[in-house]
Amino acid sequence: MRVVQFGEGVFLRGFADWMFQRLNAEAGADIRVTLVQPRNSDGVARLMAQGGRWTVVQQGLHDGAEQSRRTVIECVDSGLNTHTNPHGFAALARDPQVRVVVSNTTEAGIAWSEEDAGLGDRRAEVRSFPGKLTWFLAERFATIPAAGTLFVLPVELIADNGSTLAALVRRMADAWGLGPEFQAWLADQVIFLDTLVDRIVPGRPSRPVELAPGVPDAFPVQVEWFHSWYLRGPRELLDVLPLDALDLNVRFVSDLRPYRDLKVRVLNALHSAMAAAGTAIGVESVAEAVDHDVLGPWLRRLLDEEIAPTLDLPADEVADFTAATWDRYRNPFIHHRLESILLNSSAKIPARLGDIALDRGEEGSPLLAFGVAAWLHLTRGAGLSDSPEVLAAVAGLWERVASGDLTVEELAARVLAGPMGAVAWPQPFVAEVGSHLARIGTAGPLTALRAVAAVEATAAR
Ligand SMILES: NC(=O)c1ccc[n+]([C@@H]2O[C@H](COP(=O)([O-])OP(=O)(O)OC[C@H]3O[C@@H](n4cnc5c(N)ncnc54)[C@H](O)[C@@H]3O)[C@@H](O)[C@H]2O)c1
Ligand SMILES: O=P(O)(O)OC[C@@H](O)[C@@H](O)[C@H](O)[C@H](O)CO
Repeated sequence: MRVVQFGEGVFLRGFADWMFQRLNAEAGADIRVTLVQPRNSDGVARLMAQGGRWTVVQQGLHDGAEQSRRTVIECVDSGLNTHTNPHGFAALARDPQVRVVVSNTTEAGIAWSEEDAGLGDRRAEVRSFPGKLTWFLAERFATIPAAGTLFVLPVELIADNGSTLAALVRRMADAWGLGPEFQAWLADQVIFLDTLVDRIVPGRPSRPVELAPGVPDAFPVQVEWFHSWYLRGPRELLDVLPLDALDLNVRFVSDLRPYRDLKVRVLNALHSAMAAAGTAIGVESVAEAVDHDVLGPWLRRLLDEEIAPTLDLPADEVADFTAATWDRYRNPFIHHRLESILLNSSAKIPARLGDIALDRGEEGSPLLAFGVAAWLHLTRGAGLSDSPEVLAAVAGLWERVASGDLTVEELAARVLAGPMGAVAWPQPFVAEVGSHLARIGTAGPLTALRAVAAVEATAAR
């Protein structure tokens, strides 16, 4: 069985490929993978120059003990770039061995492309991931329509990832005039599952890794011990991809929403909040942040008082996840830099914190609001990696604050209504962000955080 994998990033290499490799080695599966470069770069080519092999270094705390395992990934036997090898891609679509597609193209990849929609049958020119997948499926339909059900498993961290991708493919097919026969085949023979993944994959390990004695590995991936993959869709997937053959943490559920809320509101929201507040007070990593004597209590109170009450799952399930999250944050093997989590916060903050603020509504969420205020404070200086348009708009507002034309509270309100207005932030929340931002400006971020976390100055650093 062959998997077509759109994406060669660290996450898929330390998650899906790690599972496929273990299924082959430990459960007798025969899973081969072809890597497809989602954008026109040389990532796949460089991996294939190393034989399509790399090491996954898995380290963390599990069952109260330190665990460590190395897995050399050997299930990838081919790779291609649709931009430089369109014929190879079309040939891949004609391979009846292909029964599964996986993808991770970041939150930006599952998006409509008007340019691709206008290409008609000039398929080889497509640029977007949904465009490439539609081209792949059109070729499969035209040549091997009876090759068996194809399962599509996107892992991008957006709600309803599979359903959204399916809708984009249907729309692209319409734009290309592929006709009702294709749409009927698509509905019958291609199953898009919604999925939710969880594993912290910070990138390459801090120490050099060898593929074999004397053979350096240029592409090793460090992963934590924990992993989970929740799937919404038919269990028939297991007939072609036996994810149940090992002790993998893979679960079929009828509704992903409560699990997505749990993961995004606890792990990702706290990550984004601590990345902003921690950076503002000079803390470098996740592990340092949770053990910091001001940041740590603030994060704990934020979780217990403002996030946990918004979750729609049994209390013990929430408690188990949050306890595990704290252990994962403290993973002594991983130096997860706040700076990398801070990347693109203007989009991540609404996506990760927005629903919490909305659910809190009139009740307000002053602890959460501090995370947003800390990020706004950071925009005052240079050095953030984020959308240039957003940074330019916020910089313009800071200039008006400097000239006395705007208060910091007004700046907060304008940013939350404009560049970060993907969420209709409740008014009490906007006011809380504004007053934190003002206090950060006058007292400094550490003193302001100490006040909001209710940590006595004498007890703090
Ligand atoms: N690393 C983690 O801990 C982790 C865990 C769970 C989920 N994720 C999700 O994975 C994503 C990041 O992936 P990664 O950690 O492998 O990083 P990465 O930078 O190593 O890989 C990113 C991949 O996305 C592709 N890509 C980027 N923009 C694209 C676009 N506009 N269209 C198509 N493809 C595009 C790149 O070519 C590359 O293959 C994030 O969006 C995150 O939400 C990451
Ligand atoms: O990958 P990013 O940069 O979008 O976000 C950083 C982390 O919050 C994220 O990668 C988590 O580690 C991951 O979502 C855990 O499953």
